[in-house]
Amino acid sequence: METAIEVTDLVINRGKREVLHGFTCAIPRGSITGLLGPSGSGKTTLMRAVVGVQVVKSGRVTVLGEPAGSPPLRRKIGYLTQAPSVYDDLTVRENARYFASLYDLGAADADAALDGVGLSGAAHQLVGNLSGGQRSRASLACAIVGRPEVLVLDEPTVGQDPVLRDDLWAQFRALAADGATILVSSHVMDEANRCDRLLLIRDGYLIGDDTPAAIKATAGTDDLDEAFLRIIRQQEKAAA
Ligand SMILES: Nc1ncnc2c1ncn2[C@@H]1O[C@H](COP(=O)(O)OP(=O)(O)OP(=O)(O)O)[C@@H](O)[C@H]1O
Repeated sequence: METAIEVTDLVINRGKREVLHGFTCAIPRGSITGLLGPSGSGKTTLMRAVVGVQVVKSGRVTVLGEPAGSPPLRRKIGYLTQAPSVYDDLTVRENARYFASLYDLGAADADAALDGVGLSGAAHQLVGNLSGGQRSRASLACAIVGRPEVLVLDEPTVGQDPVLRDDLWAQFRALAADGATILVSSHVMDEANRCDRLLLIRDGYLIGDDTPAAIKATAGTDDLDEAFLRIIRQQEKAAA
């Protein structure tokens, strides 16, 4: 399968600490890859490096054959940050139309993105008046409106109810079926099971890279939570 994102020997310091220690992985095009790991393990840092907004100490990140952050990639990557990045003093629709205009797209595309995240009914509301979950969906609509080839989603379903979460995953699956490469971080194992592949990260090291089924089979359990714990214990034993 063709590789969309290639990370090679990536070392990143944040503050005075090294948080990624020679991280290497390859993410296939047109797939949903889940990034799973405890809080502080380096998921956001890796995503920032893929998007090209993170200072890198050494190593290489290549996206669609170009160095991460290079100008040709700007229109090809959508990034949903953990903190919603939408304008509070604009309505939901105005935000979506503004982001659509950056990609030379029009009102119909903005409306389609809002529909995709289940926000058509709140299109006229000011973003500042939305609930946390709605605001995060408004941000997601702005990240997908340009139909990016690579979509980097940092915990996109936090604060969403199970029905909405299901709808959002249907949307991600549709985008991937259209050829988008999606890298998504999550703490929710039910969501991890929906990914084509998983990258398990712990303390800045890659400790697993496979399909959810293969990770569970290797760990000898049907439960992904338990599989993750077993892999961690095996690694600790090996390091001792
Ligand atoms: N701006 C910063 N300055 C210094 N250290 C930072 C900064 N941002 C993150 N870190 C540190 O880098 C490490 C990795 O953080 P990162 O945000 O990548 O983790 P994460 O896996 O995304 O966590 P979470 O699941 O809580 O979002 C953590 O130890 C964190 O404290």
